[in-house]
Formats: sequence, C-alpha cells, structure tokens
Amino acid sequence: MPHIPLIAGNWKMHGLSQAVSEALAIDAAARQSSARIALFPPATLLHRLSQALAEAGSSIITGGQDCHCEADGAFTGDVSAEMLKDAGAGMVILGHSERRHGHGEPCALVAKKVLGALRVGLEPVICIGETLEERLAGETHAVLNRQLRASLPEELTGQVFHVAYEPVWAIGTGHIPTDEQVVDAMVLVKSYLEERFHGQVTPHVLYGGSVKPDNAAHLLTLDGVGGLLVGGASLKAADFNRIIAAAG
Ligand SMILES: O=C(CO)COP(=O)(O)O
Repeated sequence: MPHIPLIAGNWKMHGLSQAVSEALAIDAAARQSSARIALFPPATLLHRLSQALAEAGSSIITGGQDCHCEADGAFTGDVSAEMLKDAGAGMVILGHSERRHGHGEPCALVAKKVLGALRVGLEPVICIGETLEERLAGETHAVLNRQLRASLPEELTGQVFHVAYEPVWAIGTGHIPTDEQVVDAMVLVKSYLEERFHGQVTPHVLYGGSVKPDNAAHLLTLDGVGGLLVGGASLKAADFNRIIAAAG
C-alpha cells in the first residue's frame, strides 16, 4: 500500500440538514484513526458540512459526487469543479457507475471532468467497474482497461488522484467479489498505470461495493487495496465509524 488508507463515504442522494450532526459524529471516530477520511455529501449539503467540519477543526476531507467539465456557463442543473471547491470540497468522485449508467456518461466525458477537477486542485476519485453481464461474458479485463484508458487523461501525470474499483453488480446488492476477483482488479489497475505512466502516478486504488462494518477489515488486508469507497454504510456514523476503526 503506497499510502495510509483512504476511507471515503459516498452519501449519494441521501441527507438533509440533520446529516451535518452525523458528519460531526463521524469526525469523532476520524480523530482516532490514522486513515484519511473523506465524505461526499449531496451538493446541497457540501458547503454546510464542509463549514461545520472546518469549524470543529476536523481533518475530514469533503467532496462532490460529480462535476461539470466547464468552469461556468449555461448548464442548467450542473455544478462545476470551481463551485465544489468554493463550497469547501477537496475531492470529487467522477465516473461513478450511477453517472455512467444512470446518466449515460461516456469515458471521454469523465476524462474532461477529471481535467476540470485538476484545474482547481480537487483530487479526483475516478470510478471504474464492470457490469455482471460483462463479467459473465469474460470481459472484465477488457472493460476495466478500456475505462482506464479513456477516463484517465494524460494530465494526471504527477497529480494526486484515486481510482475506485466498484463492480457494478456489487453496488448496493450485498454481493461482494471474491478475494481473488478484488486482487485481480487491483493488479490490473496497478499494471495499467505502471505501463502508461511509468511510475509517475501513485494513486490510492480503492475498492467499493457493499462494504460493511463486518467486511471492511478483511477487504483492507487484500493486496493492493488502498482504501474503501462506501455507499449505504457511510450514512450512519454508527456503521461508518466501525469501518473507520477497521482501517486502524
Ligand atoms: O457505490 C458505492 C460507493 O460509491 C457503493 O455503494 P454501497 O456501499 O451502498 O454498495
């Protein structure tokens, strides 16, 4: 593992104002942990949550769940990397499967968004992952290589960023890949990056998909897993704090 682990909570479209107190309860566990902790609330909560955590002296990093590739303009409903940064973000999730599949986002667009994030110094968390059909058809390696090739712009050289391997069939389903499947994906990502960037990048490679308090410690022992991207189990401090504790 190149760095201390990154434990990230993606709240997706969950959370009203009260969720700020949940973040402060997560901060209590984060203070006991040597891991880097990040929370990705919905855009409506980003500023409030970033501010509350900063006022509490927290080291939790906040982030957006997506961004537009342009800085500003006539893009109704979109939020730019500049706006996320202005709201207190230090990171942004890009290419999540719920964007790729739910909003038809192609890899080329993800790559443009990554440039947007780099423009303002946000650390991108770039998600990749195969569907169940693709895995059953034996296409996992081809899909992951294609997503890496087309979603990662050359400009990532020398930059801080993260790659999250989230098999689509493991997201929100309770189905966890086998240890071998996770390690296989980690090896693929590392060798892809090595071949293309020749040691000029050292991202955390995260695993995401049905991470729970009971499987987090084990997942973190798997070769190459540099952290976890957690959905449902990051919404309640009671659960997420156990995952943070598992990271040590
Ligand atoms: O999509 C995810 C995180 O980005 C994973 O979600 P779950 O942890 O709810 O499976």
